[in-house]
Amino acid sequence: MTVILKLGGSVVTEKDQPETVADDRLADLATAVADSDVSDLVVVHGGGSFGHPHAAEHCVSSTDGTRDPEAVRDIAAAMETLNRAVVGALADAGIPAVPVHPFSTGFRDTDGDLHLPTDQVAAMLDEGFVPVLHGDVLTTAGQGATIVSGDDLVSALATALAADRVGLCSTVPGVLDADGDVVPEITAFEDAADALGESDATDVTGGMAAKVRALLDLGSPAFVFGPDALDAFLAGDDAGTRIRG
Ligand SMILES: Nc1ncnc2c1ncn2[C@@H]1O[C@H](COP(=O)(O)OP(=O)(O)OP(=O)(O)O)[C@@H](O)[C@H]1O
Ligand SMILES: C=C(C)CCOP(=O)(O)O
Repeated sequence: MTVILKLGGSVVTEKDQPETVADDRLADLATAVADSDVSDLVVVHGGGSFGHPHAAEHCVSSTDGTRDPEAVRDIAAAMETLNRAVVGALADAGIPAVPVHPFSTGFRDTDGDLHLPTDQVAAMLDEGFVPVLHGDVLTTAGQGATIVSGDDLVSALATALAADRVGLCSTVPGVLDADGDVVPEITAFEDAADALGESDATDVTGGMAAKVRALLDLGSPAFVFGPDALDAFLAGDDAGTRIRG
């Protein structure tokens, strides 16, 4: 059973405090992962108060690039720092987590398509490791470097590794409708289009609407849920909103 789990940047960091890891929340999530029976797990985390403010400061987004090497180093370094904290928290819970930095392996081509090698990730899984990737700055043909969101990496990994399940753990308990209730299932973008907005914190990669669009395109069932439902997701149960295109 191959599972791709994204820990949202809003969950693993305090999104309104610059470069602050949400240590207690992260420790609870790590415990839930350690207690689960998932055999092949890939973790991806978002940028939160590490990647997004640096990207915004340098005016870099998924579509706006930079040719300034200092900007690239700055964003990459912030994400490496957060990745070290996430890998460290998982390791403290006894999980064989290892870091994978997308900037060093992937790129976008002139059409904006993501190229992310995954053979090394599959080899890590075969050897019993839990690879931990993260949204990052990424070399982009014709533009210097742009931002790749953790959500984009989740889609690429889910396809390449033929994942059985995909989970996005965010601060919200699922995709919410206009009344604030969790939408149990989305099979077409129109199911939730009216309620889908942008993120409420600095987020250069698009918030909930972009997540739903990407998850609808996957071949695997995907779930958007809050931290309280991580155990249920990892146990193979429905959690939050189920998205299947
Ligand atoms: N209909 C909706 N249902 C749920 N959340 C929504 C909706 N519309 C907008 N949002 C916003 O989307 C946010 C989740 O997206 P966000 O990109 O911040 O999550 P994340 O993956 O945790 O963070 P990051 O992008 O840093 O990894 C919620 O905090 C909420 O503010
Ligand atoms: C801003 C950076 C560097 C990463 C963005 O990843 P996301 O939080 O998953 O959108």
